[in-house]
Amino acid sequence: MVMPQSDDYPALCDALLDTIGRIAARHWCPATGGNFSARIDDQLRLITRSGRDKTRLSRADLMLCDARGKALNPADKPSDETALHARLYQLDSRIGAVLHTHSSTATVLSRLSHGSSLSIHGFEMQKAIHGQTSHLDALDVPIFDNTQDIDALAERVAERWPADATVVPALLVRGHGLYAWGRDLNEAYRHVEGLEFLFECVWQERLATRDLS
Ligand SMILES: CSC[C@@H](O)[C@@H](O)C(=O)COP(=O)(O)O
Ligand SMILES: [Zn+2]
Repeated sequence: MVMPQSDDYPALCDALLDTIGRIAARHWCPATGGNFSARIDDQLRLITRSGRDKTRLSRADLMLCDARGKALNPADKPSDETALHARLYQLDSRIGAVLHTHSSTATVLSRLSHGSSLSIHGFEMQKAIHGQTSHLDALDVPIFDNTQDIDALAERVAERWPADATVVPALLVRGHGLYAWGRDLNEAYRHVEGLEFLFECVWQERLATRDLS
């Protein structure tokens, strides 16, 4: 049997590279930080290789994993955080893309937020996030403590996953960055952009009011 290759999916490769390029242009994945994936079908995931400079990727920097996050070709090294991507796709079959960024604002805000979520309210931009219909509602982004044990992190995310359909399509890893997802790459990108905007607003507001807690 011929093993599938990422090159077998040129349109999806190019769409993922375009999305990463837009994110990199916003300086949300410096110094190789960040990882990015898309669901191909029930079995296959397209994901960034580990340690690559996300500002200058080509098709050769993408590879295939199975649904458990195992490289199809054992010689390939997927992102160190593949297990979390794999778990998210498993938790919700509607997720089509997962994007992970390392903006300075998300990093600092998550460190200063000592609770288990960051509550955002009062901003019109909340409606950029799937399921949000009003600035009057609270958008609670879950926060997880950082760890180098990504399997354990994925487990904690699964444990907190709500049984109903009210999942905010994002989470923060403290002192690390943002994971956001969507039904396709465009929606996932909109979630990243909307949330990064909201984080910036919350941070600016805290600075202006000198409320850094
Ligand atoms: C350069 S620090 C960032 C990494 O430790 C990690 O968090 C990250 O986002 C990128 O890892 P990668 O293995 O390239 O997908
Ligand atoms: Zn990371």
